[in-house]
Amino acid sequence: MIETTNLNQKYGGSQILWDINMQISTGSRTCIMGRNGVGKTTLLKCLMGLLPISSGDILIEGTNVSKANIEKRPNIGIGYVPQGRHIFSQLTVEENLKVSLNCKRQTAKSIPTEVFDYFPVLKEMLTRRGGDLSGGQQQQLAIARALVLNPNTLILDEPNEGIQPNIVQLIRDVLLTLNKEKNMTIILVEQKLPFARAVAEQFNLIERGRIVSSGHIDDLSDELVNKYLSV
Ligand SMILES: Nc1ncnc2c1ncn2[C@@H]1O[C@H](COP(=O)(O)OP(=O)(O)OP(=O)(O)O)[C@@H](O)[C@H]1O
Repeated sequence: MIETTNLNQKYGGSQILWDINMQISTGSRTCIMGRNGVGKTTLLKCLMGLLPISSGDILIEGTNVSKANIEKRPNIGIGYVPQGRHIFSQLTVEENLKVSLNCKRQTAKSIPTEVFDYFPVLKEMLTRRGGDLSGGQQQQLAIARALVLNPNTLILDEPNEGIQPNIVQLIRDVLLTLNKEKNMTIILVEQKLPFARAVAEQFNLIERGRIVSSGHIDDLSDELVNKYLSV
């Protein structure tokens, strides 16, 4: 279980997140939704320890990690796929994947072959530089790099931004498989409704830094969509 209680965050004097209370059960699939600039990425960065919070708590499996920094997160089993992918463009695909092998939690000495079962194209491109891959290939690499950590929770920030439809489908299928076969918790920031509905079972809707609605994805009504998601 990942739980936030009254989480507040500020950039300097400007408050971005207000009293975020969220409970994400182990093995669930949750989508965090909202228009541009409402604070979705900021919330993920707080969960990852990339940003300090100004008050409140973050509990992961009962342990308060509010003050634990980013280096601790992989060790407690969280993999992160950031917005914009953040591939090391000068490193090869293989080197990008091997970066995750240095993590303490990791017991494997080599890249687990299953990441190539999920994303076969990466095997063909092992010696290519990250910067030479297409956007869709880079996104597969970003997810695979997080999977090399052997996480029990995968956090993804808009994984489909600028990605062609067949890769979007592949990512959807991989996320559903990881959740089903490994009971991996999936936390997804997503603006595209069909993808959110296909992957998530729970949603949290954010507006101006506050959770304004949450529940089962089937309860994400047209009224909520029109009020908080339509541009
Ligand atoms: N480093 C920063 N310093 C100051 N303000 C910031 C910083 N990063 C983000 N913000 C502001 O915080 C607010 C929330 O941004 P955030 O990126 O979390 O939103 P978002 O919902 O993820 O948006 P998007 O869908 O566009 O990625 C925005 O008003 C943004 O301008």
